[in-house]
Amino acid sequence: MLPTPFHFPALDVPTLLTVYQMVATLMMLVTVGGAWGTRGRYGMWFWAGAFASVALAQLVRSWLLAVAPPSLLTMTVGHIGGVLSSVLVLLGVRAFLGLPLRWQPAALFAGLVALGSVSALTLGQPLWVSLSLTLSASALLRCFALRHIFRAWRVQGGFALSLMLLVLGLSVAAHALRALTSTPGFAGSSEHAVATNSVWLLVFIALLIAQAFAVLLLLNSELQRSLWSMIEIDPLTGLLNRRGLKNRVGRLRQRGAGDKAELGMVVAMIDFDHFKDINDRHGHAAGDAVLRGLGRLLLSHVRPNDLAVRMGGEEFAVVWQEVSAEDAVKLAERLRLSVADEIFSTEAGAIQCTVSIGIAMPRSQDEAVDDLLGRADAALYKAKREGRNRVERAY
Ligand SMILES: Nc1nc2c(ncn2[C@@H]2O[C@H](COP(=O)(O)OP(=O)(O)OP(=O)(O)O)[C@@H](O)[C@H]2O)c(=O)[nH]1
Repeated sequence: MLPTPFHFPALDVPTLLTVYQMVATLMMLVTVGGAWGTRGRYGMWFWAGAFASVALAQLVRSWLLAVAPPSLLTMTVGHIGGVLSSVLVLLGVRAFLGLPLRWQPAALFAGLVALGSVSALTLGQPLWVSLSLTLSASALLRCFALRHIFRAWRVQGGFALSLMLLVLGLSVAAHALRALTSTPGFAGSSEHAVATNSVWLLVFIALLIAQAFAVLLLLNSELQRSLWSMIEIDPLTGLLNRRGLKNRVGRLRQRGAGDKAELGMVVAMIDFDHFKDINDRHGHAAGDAVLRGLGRLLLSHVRPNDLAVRMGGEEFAVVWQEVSAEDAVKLAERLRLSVADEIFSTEAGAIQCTVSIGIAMPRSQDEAVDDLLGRADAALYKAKREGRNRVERAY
């Protein structure tokens, strides 16, 4: 027999299981509240389901014990509820991270584990075999969830993801260690087994609370992120707005990407020529359709790291990154020609129009974004003065 560190009388297991059930119910309600408020986004329903399956399994277990002597079902229902909970945690993480759900393999795996757990008891194996099996399966499922969160954490960082990473890490370890310490080699006498098990129940209760807390923090940070993107997006075209442009360029600088990228950053200010005439002749709705059309066209002219922006009214901008001054002039010319060739279809009929473009490159790494935009704007107005439908470059 290996020595066990738990040399104290067993805590009352039925009471602990009741507390476990109550905490799981409370955490389920908290998480459902969050899911309701966010209309079920970010996998909240799965996470609420993870708490619900623990609460429900314990509820069924205590109800069965109240009405009949311990049976196979009574013994396995809690274990199987635990595996189901781990499946739902994994699906919640996948939904939160926007990964394809692919629930079938996880559900099949959990089904086979449940079958194995019931079969073990039916074949007369002791309870610890069934418990260790379901706990190991839970540890494995949570390992997958941990891996997904770890990848997201490496890209995004942040306190909420760090906490979720920690909670999942601890919960993988707790499931695996509980499985190990349930074996007779570790547990030794049945008295020790009960004492160890009751300590694990306390750990699991603490983990449930920490998990709900991490879930709510994740949700909060995600809501903040989507609020920011709403503030940064122009509703008519779906492009970034002026604030979005400034924030993105600012973030690029903070990340130090400026050293390489910013010296090759080019801002192009783009303004429709005589847009007032389009509105006057075809109506405001047709004008809006043209603005949306230009938005789509700009997106087709930028790479994933570049920015396409509606600065306001009929003024747009593009930020190309890592291009030379000569290439920037060619890109702007190509853009001007594609707008001139484009036939914008609107409810008032097909409309053709032209744009004037002013481009500017940063004079130095320290040049303020506003100054850079101001010089591009000055070049744009030069293009307007010189006759429109042309590209001018700021020096
Ligand atoms: N349909 C539509 N029109 C807009 C929107 N925002 C601004 N405009 C119109 O864009 C026009 C801009 O007019 P001006 O600033 O005189 O410029 P312009 O007619 O394009 O002339 P130049 O820039 O000098 O070539 C105005 O008629 C605005 O009402 C919008 O969101 N939708």
